[in-house]
Amino acid sequence: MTASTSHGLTVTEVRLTPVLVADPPLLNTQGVHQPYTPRLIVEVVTVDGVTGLGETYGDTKYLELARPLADRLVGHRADDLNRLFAEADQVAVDAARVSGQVDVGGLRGVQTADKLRLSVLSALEVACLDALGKSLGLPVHALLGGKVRDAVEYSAYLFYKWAEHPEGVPAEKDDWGAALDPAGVVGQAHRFTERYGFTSFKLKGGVFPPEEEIAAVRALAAAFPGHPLRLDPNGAWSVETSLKVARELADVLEYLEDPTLGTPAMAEVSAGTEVPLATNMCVTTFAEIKEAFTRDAVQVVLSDHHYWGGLRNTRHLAAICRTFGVGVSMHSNTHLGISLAAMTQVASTVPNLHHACDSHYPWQSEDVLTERLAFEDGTVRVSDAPGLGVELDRDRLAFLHRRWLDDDGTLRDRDDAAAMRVADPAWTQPAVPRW
Ligand SMILES: O=C([O-])C(=O)C[C@H](O)[C@@H](O)C(=O)[O-]
Ligand SMILES: [Mg+2]
Repeated sequence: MTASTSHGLTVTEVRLTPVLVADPPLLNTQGVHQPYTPRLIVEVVTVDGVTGLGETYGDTKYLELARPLADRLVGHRADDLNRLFAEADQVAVDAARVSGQVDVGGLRGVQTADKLRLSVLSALEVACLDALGKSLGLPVHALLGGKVRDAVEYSAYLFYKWAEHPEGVPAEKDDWGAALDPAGVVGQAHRFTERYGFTSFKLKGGVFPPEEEIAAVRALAAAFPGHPLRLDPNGAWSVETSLKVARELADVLEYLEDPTLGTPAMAEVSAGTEVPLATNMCVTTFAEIKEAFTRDAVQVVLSDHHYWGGLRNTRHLAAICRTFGVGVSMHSNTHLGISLAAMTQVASTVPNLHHACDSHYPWQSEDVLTERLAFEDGTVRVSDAPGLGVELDRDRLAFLHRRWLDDDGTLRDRDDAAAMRVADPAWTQPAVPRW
């Protein structure tokens, strides 16, 4: 396709800057978070000199696709997004990246060529919408049809956690302390409410045997009576174990997230419990929706603009969920403020988003913005400033990029099992179901 005639919105350059950002030792069923995690910062520059910002995963397999996809945008207008998405499948994905693979790094389901591309396109889309909004003097939510709420609610994302990364590993310190038992989890939840005012809580499970995690959720229910609670073991349990946990926590769970792996197993659990099942593992692509919805395997889908392919696709997903009477919530992997701003903008436009969204942002002490986004009473205010309403701090970007350049490659790809092996050399990626 030929480039569009030059116009103020024509994209002259796309800057791609991988960074490594500090991450605390958060535990999940695969292992533990690395001390630094990769993200990719995208800047789309137009003829008029406007710069739009986007952010996505920074692992090598995304970086490989980012340049060829970005090159397809250069010379076209920032509002030429449907063409960009339509042409994206002409960008080849290395078969070794996808053949028969499940994405273990981010615990977000199947890995397909399309999903890899969408995970990069999403950042280009967000950056284009930011640029477009800044050019027109409109917030991104206005470009999506307008907000239906002025603040977006987030949940406290609780993790089992070590006090610090293993001895001898270069890392930033954090002030959250350890959380390795019910008292530790409740203490962490109190710190979340004190610092950010969150009123709903999600515990990342699949770390300890289910009885211990049931006890932690019970302790949360006692400490925060009536507050929405979720437990997410990322598919670590068998159908039988999932049903047992659902029975024991039925009176306190808002939903149980990915108790077991795959749509058939989720459907079996769903048939045996009244507790709603949520997922960011068995429904992560449009192709997976039909089977899951017709089998009533899930009652809530966690959207995520990164891998669903942007803010417009998030709205498509929400519309499909609405059609089938399935609820919508929002997933997050480790992310910075550009993504939180994008998540908040799109969430503000989705009428059927009735659950507090997930966000890792409170765990991130570092950012690339001049001003961090703030949580107040567990919500982020929806910005009405042009674009995403955030500004890049070039010195911080350069600093975090320098860390990426200086890394020998060990941390450039998220690998929670490898990070765990530093503390426990015998650790191997656990077979599922673990329990
Ligand atoms: O809801 C989820 O499944 C996640 O947030 C996946 C993440 O990878 C989480 O488990 C993490 O950061 O360890
Ligand atoms: Mg999940």
